[in-house]
Amino acid sequence: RTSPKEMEAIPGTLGWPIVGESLSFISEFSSPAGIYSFINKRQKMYGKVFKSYVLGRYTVFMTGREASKILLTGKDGIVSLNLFYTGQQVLGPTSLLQQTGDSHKRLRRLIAEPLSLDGLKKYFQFINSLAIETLDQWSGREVLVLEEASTFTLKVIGNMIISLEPTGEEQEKFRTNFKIISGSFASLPFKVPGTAFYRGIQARDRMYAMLDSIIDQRRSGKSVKQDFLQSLVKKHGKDALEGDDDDKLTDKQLKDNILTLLVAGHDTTTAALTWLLKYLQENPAVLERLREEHREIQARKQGTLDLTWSEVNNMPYTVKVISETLRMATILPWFSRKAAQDFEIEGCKIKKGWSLNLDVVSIHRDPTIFPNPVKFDPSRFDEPLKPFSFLGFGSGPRMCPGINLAKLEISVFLHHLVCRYKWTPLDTDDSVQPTLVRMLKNKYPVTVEAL
Ligand code: HEM
Repeated sequence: RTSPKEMEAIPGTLGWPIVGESLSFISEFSSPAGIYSFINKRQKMYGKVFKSYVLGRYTVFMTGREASKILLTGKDGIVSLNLFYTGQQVLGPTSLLQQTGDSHKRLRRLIAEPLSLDGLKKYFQFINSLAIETLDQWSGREVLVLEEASTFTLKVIGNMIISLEPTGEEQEKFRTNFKIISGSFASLPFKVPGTAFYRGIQARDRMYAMLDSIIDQRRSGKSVKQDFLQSLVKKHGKDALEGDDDDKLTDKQLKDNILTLLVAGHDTTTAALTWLLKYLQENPAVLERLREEHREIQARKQGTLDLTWSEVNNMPYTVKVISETLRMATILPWFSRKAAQDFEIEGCKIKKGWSLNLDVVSIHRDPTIFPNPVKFDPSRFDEPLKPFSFLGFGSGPRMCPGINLAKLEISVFLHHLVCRYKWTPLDTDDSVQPTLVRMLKNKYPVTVEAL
């Protein structure tokens, strides 16, 4: 395969005709080191910026704090997010992920309030009770942590967005449709019956029909809830009495963005919880110190399971453990962008329209910032880090808007887990699934016992 003319100056190889380097990309993707082994080998040969042809795209890979700053701050709109065709089709054209510039800014502003710490306070009791209930069911059993964490995080977000009850027929339908949608993202882009992409679009349409009926009920006043959808319909729905006219959203925009939050928030939080259990189990000293923090909280209230909002927002060691987990696991191993104009990076000329992948794993394993980077050590976060050296939740205008929700769910779950249970892994294989979000292939099977 030969480069487009302008790409000739960029170091690297494009691999075989048609497939390029996709085969080695996919096979190294699911190895324990993940995409890092693909990238690291090439960085050693070509340097921090190199070209390749993977998954049907000419792509320039880049890494380092300098590249992060340019790509993530997106100064002067030089890049946009680069979703695969299947993702674009399933999430819809008005999804936050497909907006740029002012319309992106505006949508972010509209969802910021319900996802702020204050906005999340009302879901705290639900999350707390669900964590206790979920863990009660783990006790004395073998569980696949990834599956269980997925059920937990989906129930949380379903309740938060549309007040979905954690059990029952509606929850089952929601879960089934969501799983099909999620599975269609990494599929081939053939929209014919029988393919994962086709099933994904159909499941998306069923999910939208469910949302349409809920939106109608909210609008007619037949049902009034205190959830994310209610606050959007009330303030920003097309016939909302409150709010500015410029801030109105069509029903299509509401649905596309509810689905976007579900998709962006589910696998990521599920993966984070699973990696956390794994790293804690492999690092008993960290687990012990974490237990101390949580036992101190419990000791203050004579053994009841109550956890308060102020306690959950005051868990300094837990916050560091979560950050270290996100550094080690690098759940989103690269951030994908498209050049919106010509520009230069690390001496390489980038042309408008090229796909750019920021390699985050190398940033998280930079030994000048994180000495002995393969060690799980939450004390790395004792002092503030240099900008763009930790990108667990990204940075700049596209930084994760779900950060507060993710930290809340994880902290509450961890509190009940470490205070009351211990767990032993049944398989220590570190391989990961070949999906965009890094998740353990074996789903992390463990036995759980009460302490
Ligand atoms: C531990 C859990 C999570 C992790 C590690 C995580 C990580 C990230 C990262 C790294 C980005 C930036 C990607 C980029 O720049 O290309 C991002 C964006 C995003 N996240 Fe999260 N996330 C988590 C949970 C959530 C939750 C719970 C939600 C929703 C409720 C959410 C919604 C989003 C959305 C909508 C974006 C796109 C923002 C935009 O394009 O403006 N995430 N997330």
